[in-house]
Amino acid sequence: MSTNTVIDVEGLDVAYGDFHAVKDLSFHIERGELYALLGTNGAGKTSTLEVVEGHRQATSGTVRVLGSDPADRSVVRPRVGIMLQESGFSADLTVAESARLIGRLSGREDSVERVLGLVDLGHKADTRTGQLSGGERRRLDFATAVYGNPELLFLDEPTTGLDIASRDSLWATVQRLRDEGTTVVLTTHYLEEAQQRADRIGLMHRGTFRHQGTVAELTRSLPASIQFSLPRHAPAPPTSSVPQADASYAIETFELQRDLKQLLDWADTHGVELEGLSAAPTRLDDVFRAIGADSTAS
Ligand SMILES: Nc1ncnc2c1ncn2[C@@H]1O[C@H](COP(=O)(O)OP(=O)(O)OP(=O)(O)O)[C@@H](O)[C@H]1O
Repeated sequence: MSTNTVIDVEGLDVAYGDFHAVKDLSFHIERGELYALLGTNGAGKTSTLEVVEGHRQATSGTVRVLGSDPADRSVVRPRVGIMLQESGFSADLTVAESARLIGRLSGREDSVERVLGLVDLGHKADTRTGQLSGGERRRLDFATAVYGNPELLFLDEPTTGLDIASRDSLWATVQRLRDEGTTVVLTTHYLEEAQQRADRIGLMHRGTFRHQGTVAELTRSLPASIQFSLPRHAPAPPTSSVPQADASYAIETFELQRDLKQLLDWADTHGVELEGLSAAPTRLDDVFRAIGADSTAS
């Protein structure tokens, strides 16, 4: 383990009775990284994170967080901010009281005004949390997680229920923390967010990793796709084109630039206008779909 390793998981197993939800999982996360733990429903992400966050004991394997056992809360908690999927605010407390209480539990110092300002809830400081909207509660969750600028931040589905402006503002705050060296662990079902933000992705299915690496490494395993339609009476398109059910054509390729140029050259030579032309690199959605298809086949 390098001195920059913030999370080190080796051979993790989490079992519920006879059922092994997480099987021999190993990964490490380095200081300053944004690591996205993604997966199909029931893949074992929550079970894994619960152990890493110190909320659950591993059935077997070793887990070190910031060099310590995560169950040792008094050591780890002051350095870690956690935004869980479900907020646990007491409905009777105001927004400011909740932020102060949860913030102080972390053991870090900060100003309630500052963190509420980060999530644009300053004007709701005296509102009871029971009267907040779903999105406002998520923003308060985030504010309590970043209270006192933790070194390590867990974000579990952080943008669910947030409008666009709130999402942008949340990511801007995460980016500022990252600029200061904070390590971020993200789980989300919004794959495009992970694709845009993550340095590395661990993609789980049925308790193990199906893929682990950078977005580019993950998507490299599947072809990109060129789509187009032809006007009536056009000549037959290049042989790599596959007719689709909707009368358009698709070219699947690992050489997107080369094949796109060939298609455009072909259209130029024949004086054909390609309709609805699109060329898209492989997206994480496609990697997920491939896993689904793979497991129905197996
Ligand atoms: N307390 C429990 N007792 C028994 N089985 C459980 C328990 N918690 C989770 N499981 C099972 O373990 C597996 C992994 O669950 P987990 O919540 O870790 O998955 P996940 O990847 O977070 O899923 P999702 O994306 O659906 O939230 C699932 O099959 C789930 O049914």
